[in-house]
Amino acid sequence: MPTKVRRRGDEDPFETVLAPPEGETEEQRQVRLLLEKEAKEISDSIDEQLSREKALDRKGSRPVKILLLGQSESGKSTTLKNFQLMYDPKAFRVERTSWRAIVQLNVVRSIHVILDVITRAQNRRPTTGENVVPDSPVVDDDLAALKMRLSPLIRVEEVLMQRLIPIGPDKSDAARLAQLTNIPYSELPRNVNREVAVHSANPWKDVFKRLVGSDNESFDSEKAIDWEDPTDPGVVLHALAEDMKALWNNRTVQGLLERQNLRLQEAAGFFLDCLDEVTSLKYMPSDDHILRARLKTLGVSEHRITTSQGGMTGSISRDWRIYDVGGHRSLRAAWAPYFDDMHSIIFLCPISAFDQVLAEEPRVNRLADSVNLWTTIVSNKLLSNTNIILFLNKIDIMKSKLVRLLILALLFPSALERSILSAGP
Ligand SMILES: Nc1nc2c(ncn2[C@@H]2O[C@H](COP(=O)(O)OP(=O)(O)OP(=O)(O)O)[C@@H](O)[C@H]2O)c(=O)[nH]1
Ligand SMILES: [Mg+2]
Repeated sequence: MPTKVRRRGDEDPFETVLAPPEGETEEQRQVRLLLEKEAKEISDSIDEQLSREKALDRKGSRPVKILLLGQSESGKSTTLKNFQLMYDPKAFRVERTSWRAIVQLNVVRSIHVILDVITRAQNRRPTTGENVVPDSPVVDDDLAALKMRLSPLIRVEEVLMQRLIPIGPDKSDAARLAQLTNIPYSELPRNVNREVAVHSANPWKDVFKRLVGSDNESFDSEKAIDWEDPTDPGVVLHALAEDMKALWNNRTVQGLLERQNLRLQEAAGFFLDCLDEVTSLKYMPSDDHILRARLKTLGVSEHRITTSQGGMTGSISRDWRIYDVGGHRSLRAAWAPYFDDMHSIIFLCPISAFDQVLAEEPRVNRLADSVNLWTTIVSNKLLSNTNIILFLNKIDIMKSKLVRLLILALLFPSALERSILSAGP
């Protein structure tokens, strides 16, 4: 059998490198083995870390799904906006022009609530021979004139609604909502026509985004609006700013609102405390204004957010799908199809609503409705393996209500009882 001849260049390079040095003593050998053992331990721990990160990465490729639940005005869409602001601020800010229109609509709606209160007070004016309610604030000629001067706001609202939901010849909001929700006009709940709402299938943000252009990176709010456009609702709002301020600060108006227990300051989409800012000619909403803007949700919408976390192999990204739904009673049936596919549910309960009733069902206390809804959700078998997180929301409003009630309790104990009883069963 021929003997294998080792030629130069045939050596295993690893064998050569790892071979013990020639003439190694026993003591040197022990030290070498110890160092090799330590090196192997370090290498193994790096391997483990890498495989852990790879596993995480694999998990990350499966999006984490979160469903936001809770009654209407519990703060679901606001929580979503907060997530977007934290994890996708660029996309959040590109939508600024769209939210400008919503803030303007919110302002107009608040003014309309006041004008309606004045109209009701005017219609209640006693005829000859009737007794005047002694402490009822009287709408004088100046206030009536102020109301007249603010009438162009109806047109502003129409223009904004038309831009937001450019459909149909029927101008009533309720009819628009009916078309958007597939709920027959006659079956639309009471008060629904008082709120701005856009169906999630309606690409309303794109209407305003078109003005911005497609380059999200270089979003410039100055260029996003045609400031010279005389039909821009901001022009009329600016012209009527002083009258709106005078209306809001009018003592008769404040008296009328108080008598009807209408606390606009605590209502969604309240901007009458910063009229100077929102009616300025070049108004663009701040992050805080976007969070405060109120737009009722119809339908279910999916929002994608990607977060990234630093690791040894570079950053690990994770996709999140957040589902926002409408919380109005007539829209809750649309939630169930999403139940079996969610990792987590965030349930929002506005604890400040203890003294309010549902807009769609005035006999039902809002907090009682939230508790019932929570009980139904946590006892649903489809959700037995889903993480359910309870967010007690609107704590700031709760605090100011408690302070007000405390003062009321100290000064007029019987008035406090009346105030709580008026919130229904
Ligand atoms: N003061 C205060 N206002 C809040 C808070 N959370 C939400 N809001 C306001 O409450 C209003 C209603 O919130 P949304 O997020 O639109 O409520 P929603 O649950 O999405 O309501 P639907 O779409 O009708 O189901 C908005 O004007 C928010 O700015 C909060 O913690 N404090
Ligand atoms: Mg919503």
